[in-house]
Amino acid sequence: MLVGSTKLAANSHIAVVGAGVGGLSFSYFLAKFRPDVNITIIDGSKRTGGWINSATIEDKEKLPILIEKGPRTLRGKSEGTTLIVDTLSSLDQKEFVYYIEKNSVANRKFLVDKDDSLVQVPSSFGSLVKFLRNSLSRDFVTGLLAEPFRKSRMYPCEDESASDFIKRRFGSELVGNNIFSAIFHGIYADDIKQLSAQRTLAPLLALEAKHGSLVKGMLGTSTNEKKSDLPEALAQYQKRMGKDLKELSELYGQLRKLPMIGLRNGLERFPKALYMALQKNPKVQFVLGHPVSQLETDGNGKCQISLADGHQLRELEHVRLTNTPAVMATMTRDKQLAQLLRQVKANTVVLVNFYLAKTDLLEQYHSFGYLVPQSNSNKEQLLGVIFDSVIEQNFKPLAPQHSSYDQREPQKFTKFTAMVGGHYLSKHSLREESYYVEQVKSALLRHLKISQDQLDRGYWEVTMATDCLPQFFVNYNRWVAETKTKFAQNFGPRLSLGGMAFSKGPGVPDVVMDGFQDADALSG
Ligand SMILES: Cc1cc2nc3c(=O)[nH]c(=O)nc-3n(C[C@H](O)[C@H](O)[C@H](O)COP(=O)(O)OP(=O)(O)OC[C@H]3O[C@@H](n4cnc5c(N)ncnc54)[C@H](O)[C@@H]3O)c2cc1C
Ligand SMILES: C=Cc1c2[nH]c(c1C)Cc1[nH]c(c(CCC(=O)O)c1C)Cc1[nH]c(c(C)c1CCC(=O)O)Cc1[nH]c(c(C)c1C=C)C2
Repeated sequence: MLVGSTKLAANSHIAVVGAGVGGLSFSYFLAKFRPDVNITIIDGSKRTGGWINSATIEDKEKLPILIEKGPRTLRGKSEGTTLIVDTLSSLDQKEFVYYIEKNSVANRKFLVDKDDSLVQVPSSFGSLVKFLRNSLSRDFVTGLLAEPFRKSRMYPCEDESASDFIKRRFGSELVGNNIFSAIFHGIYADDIKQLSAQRTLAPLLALEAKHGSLVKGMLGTSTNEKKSDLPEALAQYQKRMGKDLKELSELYGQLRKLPMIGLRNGLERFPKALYMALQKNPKVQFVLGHPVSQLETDGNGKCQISLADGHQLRELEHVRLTNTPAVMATMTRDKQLAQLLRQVKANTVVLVNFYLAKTDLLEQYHSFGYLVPQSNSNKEQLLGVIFDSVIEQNFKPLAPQHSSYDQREPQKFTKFTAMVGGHYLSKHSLREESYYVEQVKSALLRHLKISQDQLDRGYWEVTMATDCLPQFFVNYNRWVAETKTKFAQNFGPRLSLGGMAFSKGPGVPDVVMDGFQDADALSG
């Protein structure tokens, strides 16, 4: 998000704060459009990639095992995913792109009901019947049938919570609590009652505003959709990068039909590919392991950055920030701006990875994983569990593989990632790692009926993803507008804002698309 309109002067020097996928993709595209510009990318951590973190551990037989300590899949239909796959293709890495088919078992998702049984989210007639018989579906069908007849809002410009929106449209709080709260756990790790409807359910709000009802709107739009055109953002990418229109349209057409995209050897391959490409560029410099402590303007209206170790970067024509608002707050001397930025708290997620060789403990529940709705008593504060072994074993390569592609029969193993905490967690109550392992074991004994002995035999690893997801509170969009104005007052057009807090959505594709669009706008 640009805070003012500007075009970078020739041979100017800019700084990018954060070498996560947001900072790297912005830098990658800017370096393409403006080879004259000098870019310094600064990160407080010694590694690049931010929350995208594909780590290798050794199992009990000392074999290397990949575990994801953050995101692992991208939505095929997100426009940014086409950008990511096309970029990997340009960097000669398309052979690492994998996908999950629509009808794959790895595309099934389960929810936990109030009795701790897993119920499949309907994907067939059989699963629909089972779902409708379960208490989780209470008020859903009646709510949906009556939805077209419910009044739309008197003041659609005012925000409300996601929970209130669902309650209004379905006529019952149960639908939000039983179904939608689980989906919100699986994207925002947050409470459906606290999340902004405008920020998190924008397409549904648009349907209500246009058609007066979600059902009427959905029936109306599905028939009018033009399948062949590139969406505006991708058309902009095609033109700006000089891509072949037919090839890019075909790629988008192929990806949008796929529920999930992943990368062989982990999602970190993408930020690593960007990092390697940027490292080869003599106009790009990395400063890693040095957090930014202050950002200000100098006497000439240019920007100046101080690092925690005392070093300074001066005469900066532009600064791109990609951190959470609370981190940005630590960089400014303007008390009002800092106060505004601190209004956005962030959720902490405890990621608990599990690996067990030679045994498939998930046999009965082959799927993407399961989510826990807020209607479940959930004493372990579990948000959901991703079944990594099922996903990996159902991945298919997108492009024809080189002859070296591993054709061996897949081995049996169990790998999953449990995500705990989010809005259930108060920052001051973070416990020792072993506590979370025990919590996950306790939940899995009940939900999946896995025995204590089998759970004890596996390898466990805990990662505290502290303040990893911004809390998109009610009136968040108004907060964004106010923050943009305040930044503009301080820095004029010399600053732009990226990352999860300022892009269209919290997903990797959104952040990457945002990086491309702002790099394009700045380069003129
Ligand atoms: C648990 C979890 C699961 C997720 N799952 C998915 C998924 O399945 N699919 C999906 O699309 N998205 C997923 N996401 C979202 C995805 O991780 C983000 O969209 C993406 O990583 C955001 O990248 P970023 O570069 O904007 O931010 P970050 O990755 O947060 O990068 C910001 C960088 O700034 C650095 N930094 C912080 N403070 C300073 C400072 N003072 N000075 C300098 N540098 C600093 C940090 O070290 C970091 O490297 C998930 C996120 C989480 C937390
Ligand atoms: C249980 C906790 C979490 C799981 N994933 C995330 C959390 C907090 C974070 C996350 N997941 C997704 C995104 C990107 C959203 C986007 O706009 O692209 C983020 C930030 C993707 C996602 N994961 C699930 C859903 C329904 C979505 C949205 C789009 C989609 O792919 O359909 C499901 C899901 N996430 C988690 C689990 C256990 C789970 C389902 C079983 C983990």
